[in-house]
Amino acid sequence: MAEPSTISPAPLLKDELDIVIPTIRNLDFLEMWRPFFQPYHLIIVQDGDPSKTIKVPEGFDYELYNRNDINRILGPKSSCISFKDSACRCFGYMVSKKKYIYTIDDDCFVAKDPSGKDINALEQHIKNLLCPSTPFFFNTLYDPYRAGADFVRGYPFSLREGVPTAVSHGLWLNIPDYDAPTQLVKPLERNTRYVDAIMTIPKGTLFPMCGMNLAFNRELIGPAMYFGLMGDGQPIGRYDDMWAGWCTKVICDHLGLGVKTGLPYIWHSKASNPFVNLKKEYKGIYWQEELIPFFQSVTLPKDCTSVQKCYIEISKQVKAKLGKVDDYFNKLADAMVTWIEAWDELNPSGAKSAELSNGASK
Ligand SMILES: O=c1ccn([C@@H]2O[C@H](COP(=O)(O)OP(=O)(O)O[C@H]3O[C@@H](CO)[C@H](O)[C@H]3O)[C@@H](O)[C@H]2O)c(=O)[nH]1
Ligand SMILES: [Mn+2]
Repeated sequence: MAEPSTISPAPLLKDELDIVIPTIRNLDFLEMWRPFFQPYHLIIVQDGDPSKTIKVPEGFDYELYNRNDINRILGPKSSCISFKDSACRCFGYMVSKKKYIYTIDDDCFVAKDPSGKDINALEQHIKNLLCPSTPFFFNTLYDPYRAGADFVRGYPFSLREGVPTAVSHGLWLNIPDYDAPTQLVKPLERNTRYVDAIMTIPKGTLFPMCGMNLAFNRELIGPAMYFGLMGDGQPIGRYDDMWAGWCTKVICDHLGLGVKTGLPYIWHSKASNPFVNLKKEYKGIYWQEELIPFFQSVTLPKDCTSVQKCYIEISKQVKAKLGKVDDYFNKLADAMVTWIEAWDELNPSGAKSAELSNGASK
């Protein structure tokens, strides 16, 4: 029997977390993540041409879904899963059976902290998710649950228990997640600033959720993580994670769940083409001036006690209030309903507990 000191601790949440990767490339990037990712199960969502073979490095435990698989599994409901856009990743959230999800892009690598140590982004996300959030009162010393920090003077003791954390939003060194106009104006800008902070995004405040380095509690908020209708055949792209983030934050605020942003950092290596991005984004850039006030004005009835019920209610308000902005939002509202139907079909036990929680509210 090995000496106790030589036994390395089991990886956190090893059997309770799936890593979801959307991809159109070979997954050599996993080599760099191997020390951190190898113990976990991967769900690879292969976008684009399903006849292309995606190479996965040896030694990883994974399941891979291409467009043919999505169509086979969802049938007509596959219409809600985007094609030729990283938004396809949300299919991985739906087919997972685990409590937690971590999603990462295949051009994101292990970053180093200021001391030069490799950052285990997955471990930090897990710690973020396992620690409460503080959406109701801002702690000026940032995350009070971190070692070496605490609630500051004047912080109400009645609020120090915090609330369950649903989302952990990580950041990026090197290529920042800028929109196309900013990329065009600042083509050489690189993010070199490592900020050692984790913050809860206050209740009532929306934020631009980036899907590149993101983790969430699938049981708490999974059905809200629909990445919308983007890419092929759609008038918009690169607003997949934004849409999911706005819906998620409104629902988290309503259900009393927390959303954190900050550590961990990954190293984002590839700047996608700003001109291609501009073509994908441009409608979103002016639509969002209407979308943000819409999400700020969304109110959810008291009897919306499950994520599914909240999400269906939001889809109704999308149709009623955004359908006149562009017919795209009528289609998106319908796709939001299809997403929930597909989610509940693939996750019957989750649907049951959602129903019971509805029952509890009656
Ligand atoms: O058609 C596609 C294109 C790409 N992918 C996979 O999605 C991710 C992201 O792709 P990429 O790194 O090339 O693009 P970015 O612009 O850096 O993506 C970020 O911007 C936002 C786009 O919505 C989002 O926050 C980030 O994803 C890679 O894994 C590609 O392989 C795809 O599946 N389909
Ligand atoms: Mn990228």
